[in-house]
Amino acid sequence: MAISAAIGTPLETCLAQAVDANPALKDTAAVIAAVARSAVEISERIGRGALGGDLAAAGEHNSDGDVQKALDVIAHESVTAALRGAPVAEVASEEAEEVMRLNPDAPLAVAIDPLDGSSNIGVNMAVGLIFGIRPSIKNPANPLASFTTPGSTQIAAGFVTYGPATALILTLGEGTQSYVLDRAEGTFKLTSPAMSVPASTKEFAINASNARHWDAPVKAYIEDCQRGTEGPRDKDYNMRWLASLVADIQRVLTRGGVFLYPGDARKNYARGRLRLLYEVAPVAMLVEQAGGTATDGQTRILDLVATGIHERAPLVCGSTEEVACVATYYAGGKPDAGRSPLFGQRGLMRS
Ligand SMILES: O=P(O)(O)OC[C@H]1O[C@](O)(COP(=O)(O)O)[C@@H](O)[C@@H]1O
Ligand SMILES: [Mg+2]
Ligand SMILES: [Mg+2]
Repeated sequence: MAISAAIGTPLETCLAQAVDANPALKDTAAVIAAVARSAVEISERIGRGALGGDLAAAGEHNSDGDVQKALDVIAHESVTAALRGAPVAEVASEEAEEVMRLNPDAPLAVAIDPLDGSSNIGVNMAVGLIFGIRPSIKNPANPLASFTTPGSTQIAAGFVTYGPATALILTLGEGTQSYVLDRAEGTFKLTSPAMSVPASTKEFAINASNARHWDAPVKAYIEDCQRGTEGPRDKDYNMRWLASLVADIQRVLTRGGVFLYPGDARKNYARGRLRLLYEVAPVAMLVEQAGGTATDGQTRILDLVATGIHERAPLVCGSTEEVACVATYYAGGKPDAGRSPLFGQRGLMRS
């Protein structure tokens, strides 16, 4: 959907325009409209903060071992209820152990993180919702069939950021658009028809408290960023970490940057923290459609195939030149930016 609508056009109008241009998107548009309706409801709930009850109240553990907070469950129930009324056969949700079967004959399957950034619930920080839409593969013997295809089979992907504004970032495979919720009307309206990630950056996002657990390439890359103009990168970097994937990625999509959640040496973190189906693959599609790059350090995310719905994958994404630079560290080298780290003026041979 290359959007030609004016800024301020309602989401419904933009979706109708996309369906006019490509009638095959009719069901996908219906799913997005359903997700958006749930997002409006959850946005209102979050906006009331503690006046709406203790949204951070701890409950059960989910399938990944995280303690579910009240809002995780509320968001899961809201979005799955909305999807029941949409042409969706299967849902893979962070908050459900197994694939949920909704409307068996429907053409689409949806992977969903109903509430992203759960550690920010209850402290008035940004959280969100992430989704990826794929064709449903009818295989009664294998409920995973629709989700065990490469991320490149996603028809559409998006996320909602419940931040100072509630934003919807969306791709239907032709560019990435942003919308903002007009709270007075309860409608998302177009704010950017073509988000574009700058190719270069001076900003990285990583949870630096894990530094001692990182593998050698990540350590070397971040250390070189921190050395700034004194090191081989020859530029001073800034760091941001919001602990909310949607908010960190919205920033990267808006002004560039590189986001890293690599694998590390902690127990169960060999493949990082983020889940391939409902976090990493949708984000990768959005970033690529905005002109950025998304890898697991070396391999393109959208070529990866999940074998289970809660499987994790490392994520390195954002500004293309910076993601390529990280890959050179993974390949055992360092970038040659005119000041070779080994032989340049500020290189290792000098230090
Ligand atoms: O607490 P950490 O290790 O920094 O991890 C933060 C990351 O975990 C997440 O909160 C995982 O998502 P959930 O909250 O949906 O489990 C991401 O939004 C965020 O980028
Ligand atoms: Mg998440
Ligand atoms: Mg979540």
